[in-house]
Amino acid sequence: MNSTIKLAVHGAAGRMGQRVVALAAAEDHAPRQSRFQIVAAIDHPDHPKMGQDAGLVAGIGELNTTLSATWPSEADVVIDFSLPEALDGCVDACLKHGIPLVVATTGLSDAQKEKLAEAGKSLPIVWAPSMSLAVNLSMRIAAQITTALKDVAGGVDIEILERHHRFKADAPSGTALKFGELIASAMGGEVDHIHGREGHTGQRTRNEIGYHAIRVGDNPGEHTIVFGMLGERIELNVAASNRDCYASGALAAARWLCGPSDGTAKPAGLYNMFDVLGMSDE
Ligand SMILES: NC(=O)C1=CN([C@@H]2O[C@H](COP(=O)(O)OP(=O)(O)OC[C@H]3O[C@@H](n4cnc5c(N)ncnc54)[C@H](OP(=O)(O)O)[C@@H]3O)[C@@H](O)[C@H]2O)C=CC1
Ligand SMILES: O=C(O)C1=N[C@H](C(=O)O)C[C@H](O)C1
Repeated sequence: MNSTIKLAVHGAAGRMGQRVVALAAAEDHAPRQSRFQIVAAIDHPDHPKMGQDAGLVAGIGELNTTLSATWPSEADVVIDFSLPEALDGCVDACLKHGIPLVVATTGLSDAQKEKLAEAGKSLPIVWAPSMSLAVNLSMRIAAQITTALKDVAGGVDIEILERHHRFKADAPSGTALKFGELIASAMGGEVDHIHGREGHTGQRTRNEIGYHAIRVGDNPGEHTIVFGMLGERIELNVAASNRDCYASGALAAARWLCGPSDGTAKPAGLYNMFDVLGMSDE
């Protein structure tokens, strides 16, 4: 019986890494479930907080795990909230040590997506641009609305607006791109993905999805899908109040990969949050 999950956090000094550390360490997080033990808090070697206690960095009490650039040989699962340029090293370390992985980092290149698909042949990996329950539910709803409206008389224009904090490095958000992918699949046929508009663009076509990335203050993440028809519209809005929805979703994914305390860990495969939340198509 494995009642403790040995967790390594990659990007542990970052905004998200700190919340994962804090929630994983919280005594009352997910009672009656396996507890997390943070065995490694990993960041890059030049991070100014290198060597400090990861709990103190996260604003909670001392954890006796220091921020380090070294990979542990023993961990049950890794949660990654880092940068695209840091992800390849993380995947390689997980492959080397055979550690299941939750990938939350966004802004990945096509080559990195292929690398994840390849790694998923030998490791169980959950990869999702949003670990939030509300966002994943909204993705399902957005696809359903698209299916219902795609042949409506007069047509429907679908645009995706996302708002994030001023520190965000990638645009549009990974979540906006995933919304677009699911909506395009529900629209069917050839779909053009249009990122912002400027100048004499001509009239909007029927088969495009527009994306608009807004960067303001400390917004922890908000997505609005506009379904505009002639005479009425629907706006599906999903907004985080703070980062804990993502951190707790990543911990749920880690727990799901490790199995229900009876040794039945997930087999190798590239999974997503729909799988974790029991909302997959299959
Ligand atoms: N899937 C989801 O639900 C969510 C995904 N995200 C994504 O997670 C990622 C992180 O977001 P956020 O926490 O806000 O970003 P931060 O920049 O705050 O955190 C990233 C951390 O990774 C560190 N880092 C940089 N290079 C390396 C390296 N080579 N090895 C290890 N660590 C490194 C950074 O250090 P330094 O500061 O010195 O660069 C920083 O501490 C982003 O891609 C974001 O889009 C965010 C929220 C939710
Ligand atoms: O950088 C962030 O903060 C977030 N990034 C993710 C994304 O790009 O979709 C998820 C969330 O919206 C917060």
